[in-house]
Order: sequence, then structure tokens, then C-alpha cells
Amino acid sequence: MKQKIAVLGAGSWGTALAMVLVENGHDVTIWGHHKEQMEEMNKNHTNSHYLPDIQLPMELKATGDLEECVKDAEAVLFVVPTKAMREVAQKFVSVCNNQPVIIHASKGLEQKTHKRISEVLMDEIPENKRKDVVVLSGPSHAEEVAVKDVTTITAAAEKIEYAEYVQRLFSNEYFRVYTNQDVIGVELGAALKNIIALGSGALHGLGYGDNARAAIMTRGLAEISRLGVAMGADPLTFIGLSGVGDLAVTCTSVHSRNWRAGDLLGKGHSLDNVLDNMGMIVEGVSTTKAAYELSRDLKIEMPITETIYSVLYENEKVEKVVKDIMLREHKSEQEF
Ligand SMILES: NC(=O)C1=CN([C@@H]2O[C@H](COP(=O)(O)OP(=O)(O)OC[C@H]3O[C@@H](n4cnc5c(N)ncnc54)[C@H](O)[C@@H]3O)[C@@H](O)[C@H]2O)C=CC1
Ligand SMILES: O=C(CO)COP(=O)(O)O
Repeated sequence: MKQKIAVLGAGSWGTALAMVLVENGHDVTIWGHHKEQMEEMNKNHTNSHYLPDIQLPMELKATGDLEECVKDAEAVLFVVPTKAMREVAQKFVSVCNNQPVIIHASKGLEQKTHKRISEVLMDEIPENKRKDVVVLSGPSHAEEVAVKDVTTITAAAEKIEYAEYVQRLFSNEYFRVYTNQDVIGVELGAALKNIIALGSGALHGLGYGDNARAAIMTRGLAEISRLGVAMGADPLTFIGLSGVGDLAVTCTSVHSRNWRAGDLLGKGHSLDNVLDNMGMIVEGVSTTKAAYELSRDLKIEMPITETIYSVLYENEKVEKVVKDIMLREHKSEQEF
């Protein structure tokens, strides 16, 4: 059934997901805070900074007016960077006139509180202004979704009927949605894989090959799972789409901003220079800090995260840390 859907966040992912929803026949309005960008989306049907060369569907409406965007919406999709999530949720609450299903498709952990995004949304949005919060996550680069390349993804919610609602909203012949009830595992897999993607990119930038990439992905998954299980996730979630699936795509694709940022770091660029020139959000940088702090608090061994933290926040030389991590004390692979 046709639904009225608000998409909050007009970057590459918000736009690509809005395109899927329009394709499926829904009434979709996207909100962004840059006036000229909204005008471009309405007049030219393009979003040239975030999705160059993509023609947006004529039916997709863009607005800078949040109240107009969310008015009577049956579902609201939050897809702004993690650092903006709380502020945007507060703004949403001030103008929301009904009780929509809340969906989010962002990947990160809040700084300082270390909260998952669904926790941030539940903190800010009172129960009379939301139904369940559903997480949409999986191996899905916006650039490929926007050209209708085949993609699979997970909709996770505590109440299965809301995960199934989101599955119905988004599913079509090129975008297949599975359901899951492990919200913690799905959100942690999504957030933490960006740290490993930074490392995978750095190894590439340093000139290492496929063995190194397989190593960081596999051992990265081990530490993602360790932290995830300590935080209440089902370990099986990490071998699903939002775990190994997203880890695989982000650690190997040139579309990944995290991989590209790592690659540039490996090639000797400074972090400031990399972030200034990316022009899009690189979530893994702040997630590394949150995960490093969590691993300390929960006493979970996360050597790759610790190493990447030392490069990003302690000025360690990226060329040096590879040898350090390789020469750590010997371990059994069966230690969890
Ligand atoms: N790009 C992709 O392929 C995918 C991205 N994601 C996740 O989706 C989230 C958003 O990513 P992208 O769309 O790629 O980011 P982006 O960098 O392409 O765009 C971010 C958008 O958020 C807007 N924004 C930033 N701060 C804001 C604020 N305070 N209020 C309102 N709007 C604000 C920016 O103006 C921009 O339009 C991230 O957490 C990312 O990890 C998840 C899956 C795929
Ligand atoms: O999460 C993503 C693909 O699933 C996007 O990753 P990047 O943010 O690294 O581009």
C-alpha cells in the first residue's frame, strides 16, 4: 500500500534510499538543510555533489522545511551522519504531528555516550511520536543502489511486524530486504566494520596485498564479534548481511569512504587533509574512538581498533603499526 514517507538526510545514502521508495510507488519527501541543494533536487532532479551523474525520479520531492516533510508521514527514515542524529531527532520531535514508524540507516556510535543510533532516537523521540525503531543495514553502497544494482540488506527491529513493514516498503527486484530481531548486533556490525575498512584501506595504501586484506577482515570480524557479544548481540548476526556482508563490501570497494580514507592515510596523507577533501562523512574515524573507549571500559581485546586509534588519535606512524601488530604475543585462533 502506498505510504507517505519522510527521508531526513539528503546525502548519498538518503537519496539512494529515497529513490528505492519512489520506485516502489511511495509518496516520498526528502529533507536537507542546504537550500540550494534542495532547489537543485526539485528543479534539475539531480544531487550532483553526493550522487554525480544520477538522474533522480521526477516524483521525488525535496524540501528544506522539516515540518512540511514529516507532516502526516507514516514512516520517517533518519539517514544523517551519526554526529547529527540527536540534533535532527530533537528537531523532528518539535514538528512531528503523528506516530510514524521510525527507521534509521546510519552507521556509527554516539561520541561520549557510546550509544547505538536506535538508543539515541529512543532517548529523544517520545513513545507517542513513534512506533518501533527499525534499523536498515547491510552491504549497500549508495552509488550502486542508485543505478539499481542488486543489493541485499537487513531490517532489524525488536517487534518483527515493524521489521516486516520496512521489508515490504523497500523490497523490489534489485533491493532484497531480510528481517532480523537482533537490533544490537545489526547496529554494532554496521558501526564497527567502518573501523576495519579504514584499516583495510590503509594496508592497500601502504602497498600490502590480498593476504593482508583477508587477515584484517577475518581478525577484524573476531574483534567486532567479541565486543558485540559483550554488549548483548547474538554472535550469529556477525556472519549475516550486517556483519561479514557489510565488512566485505566496505573493506574491498572503492565506493567506501572509509576504505578510501584509509588508503590515503596509508599513502602518507594527514587525517585532516583526508577528511577535508572527502566531502562526505567518514564515520569510521569517530567510531574508532567510541569503540576504543568501549573496549577499555568492557575489557575486550580489540588490537586492530587499538592500532587504528593510535594512528588517528595518537600520531602513531601508519607504516610502523603493521609490524607492531604482527609481532604481538602469539595467540590461538580459538581464543574468543
Ligand atoms: N553512502 C552510503 O553508501 C551509505 C551510507 N550509510 C550511512 O548513512 C549515513 C549517512 O551517510 P551518507 O548519506 O553517505 O552521508 P553524506 O556525507 O553523503 O551526506 C550526509 C548528509 O547529511 C547532511 N547533514 C549533516 N549534518 C546535518 C544536520 N545537522 N542536519 C541535517 N542534515 C545534516 C549533509 O548535509 C548531507 O546531506 C552514515 O551514517 C553512513 O555511514 C549507510 C549505508 C550506505
Ligand atoms: O556502509 C556502507 C556500505 O554498506 C558505506 O560505507 P562507507 O561509509 O565507507 O562509504
